[in-house]
Amino acid sequence: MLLSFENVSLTIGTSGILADIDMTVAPGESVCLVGPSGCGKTSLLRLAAGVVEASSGTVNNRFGATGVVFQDPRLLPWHRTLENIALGLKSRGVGRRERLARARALASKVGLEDSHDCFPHELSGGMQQRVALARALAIEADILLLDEPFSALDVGLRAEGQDLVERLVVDQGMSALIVTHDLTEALRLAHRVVVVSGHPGRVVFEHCVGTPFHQRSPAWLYEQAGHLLRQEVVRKSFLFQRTSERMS
Ligand SMILES: Nc1ncnc2c1ncn2[C@@H]1O[C@H](COP(=O)(O)OP(=O)(O)OP(=O)(O)O)[C@@H](O)[C@H]1O
Repeated sequence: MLLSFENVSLTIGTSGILADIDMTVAPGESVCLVGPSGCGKTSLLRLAAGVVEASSGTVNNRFGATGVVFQDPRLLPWHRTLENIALGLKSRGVGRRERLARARALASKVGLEDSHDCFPHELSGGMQQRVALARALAIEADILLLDEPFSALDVGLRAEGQDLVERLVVDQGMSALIVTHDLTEALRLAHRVVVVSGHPGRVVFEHCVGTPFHQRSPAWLYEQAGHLLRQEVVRKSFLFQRTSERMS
């Protein structure tokens, strides 16, 4: 099992969206994609999910089942928590009893054991995102594609969501490809951080995070983010461009 991009380019109409992408996600590996708005991170996930096709090169997703979570949870408002979690199972022919049993187990796993019967509007943003995560896990995903899943949440809920993903990666060896704007989030959740930048977007920097997950304290995260931002290619492509630099 492996997700691989080999010399992949994506052009939509006359716009070059991505160019020369070579990248892999191995079993049990968590890779975070960071980069400025519009550099093609979501497009990379869409290629991995198979919802768009590369214009050239090859995308190979050899994982058995792929779970996808977007920035907004995309729950069905007329379904309760368990039904939303079980959504993908119905189309896979899993019977109702089994669907609900699996949904209950997953609700516990993501800390929603007391919210089985809530409609989405009765849940906080963080809880809704956990339903979306449980729904992605319900299909027995062995890779998760997460597109800024916590960026709309406040700091506390974001930290809870990150804890959950960290546990999936560390304790269960889940593979993940995660898009985030937040370098500290990437350093917290990744074995490898990949920086994408430019138009069309290209991989401009990769960083393997050797420190074990349990040693990644907040102080360490900020220090490492600072360290990465001292690399010119990261700083230029990512965060701290002065207006004068942007205009030139
Ligand atoms: N269907 C489409 N048709 C035309 N252009 C598109 C389409 N989808 C994406 N794009 C363009 O491709 C570029 C990359 O978009 P994408 O959403 O992949 O970037 P991103 O890095 O995820 O951005 P953000 O961080 O803001 O979500 C953008 O310039 C966008 O306008």
